[in-house]
Amino acid sequence: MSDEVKKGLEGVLVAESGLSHIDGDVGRLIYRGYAIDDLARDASYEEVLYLLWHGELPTADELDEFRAAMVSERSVDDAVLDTVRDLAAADEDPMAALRTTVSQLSAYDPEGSGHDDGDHEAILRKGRRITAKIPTILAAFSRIRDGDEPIEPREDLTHAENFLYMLNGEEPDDVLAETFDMALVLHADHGLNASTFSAMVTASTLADVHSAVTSAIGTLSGGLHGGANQNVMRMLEEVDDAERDPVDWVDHALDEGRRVPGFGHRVYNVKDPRAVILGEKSEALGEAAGDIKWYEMSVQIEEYMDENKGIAPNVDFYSASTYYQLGIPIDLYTPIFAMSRVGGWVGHVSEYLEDNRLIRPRARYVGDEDQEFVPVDER
Ligand SMILES: CC(=O)SCCNC(=O)CCNC(=O)[C@H](O)C(C)(C)COP(=O)(O)OP(=O)(O)OC[C@H]1O[C@@H](n2cnc3c(N)ncnc32)[C@H](O)[C@@H]1OP(=O)(O)O
Ligand SMILES: O=C([O-])CC(=O)C(=O)O
Repeated sequence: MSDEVKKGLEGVLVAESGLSHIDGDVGRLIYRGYAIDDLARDASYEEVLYLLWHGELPTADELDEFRAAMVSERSVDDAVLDTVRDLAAADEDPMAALRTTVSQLSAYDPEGSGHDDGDHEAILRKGRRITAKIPTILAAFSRIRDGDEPIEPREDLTHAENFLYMLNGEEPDDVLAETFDMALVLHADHGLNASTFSAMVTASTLADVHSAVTSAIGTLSGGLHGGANQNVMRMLEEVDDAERDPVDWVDHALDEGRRVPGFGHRVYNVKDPRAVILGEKSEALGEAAGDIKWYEMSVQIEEYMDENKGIAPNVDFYSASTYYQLGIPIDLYTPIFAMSRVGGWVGHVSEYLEDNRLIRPRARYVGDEDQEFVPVDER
């Protein structure tokens, strides 16, 4: 057994997976062999979920059936909505509110909270219910804290459209719906990122899917992972409010040893292909609105980071200005990431449990040895 410490598990292979693959040197991402650009352009989030969970793209009939099953599971129990009300009243952070309520969902799941023991179909059914309900929880939370009543999910709208409808109280126009659906597709899976890995660690003990997804939501919330998308927008707003040159702001942050949110990646050595697509969206939204300042500021920062640090943007960099221009509240950006990535979490959990082995690495012990115990009243 090697005693070399791989900090952050960098480069360590812990599983085989057929879900997604990243070629970090050329900036290529595929889900089950399909290029992310093709999926972003042509596939709906529901199709991508089906692809990730069932291994192949659905036929039209399979997609209809899958959609119908998801739609029928959108509503949440009143007790969950009561929790959402309590958390909104307590001014809870939306990502923390999502973590708490997803955990609570198990109490009302028809298959209960028990251990899933690697039952592939049961895992996918539970995962599908969680995925169907997350938009309902998030939209309700956002409305209640704004003093509005939650809106019941609609059955005739897609996953993306229905979320936007429940959030804003009106059906989204085509640009809003299509851009949002595309963002869901782009965020659905990404190899063994930290949140997916935490879901797998939890599931590898044969804990249930709700526990795995709850672990993953907590893991995604941090600023080094999904939480970066909110930090990007706060940075852009701060620069704008202070009427500062974005390059000065970044230069100053780097001088102080701070990290610039939305840049750098453990696997990509070049620009994240999702950032390429989202950057184009951000620009298009700005052009349509007649104001491309958020995009322009972002490009200035990107160029500076490239020239001075050789570090490229990740997915969180341009999702920020894209969501902002879609009118989404900043603190919902990371929960929206979770709303999409739950597809990857559930897919990886169900895949890993087909040939489960408890995930349990080791640390090299560097503490004291042979200490003599002294009773508390003699210390
Ligand atoms: C969806 C996602 O999770 S994408 C990632 C979202 N997170 C962010 O955007 C937060 C900012 N980025 C980062 O903190 C990092 O790039 C991470 C956490 C994403 C990856 O970290 P690691 O793979 O551990 O890279 P590591 O921390 O070793 O960085 C390598 C070098 O690049 C520098 N670096 C990496 N990212 C940044 C950044 N955003 N700003 C400034 N410098 C950076 C580090 O300081 C380090 O430099 P050094 O070797 O001179 O010390
Ligand atoms: O892969 C990673 O480490 C982080 C990331 O980009 C993602 O989870 O989408």
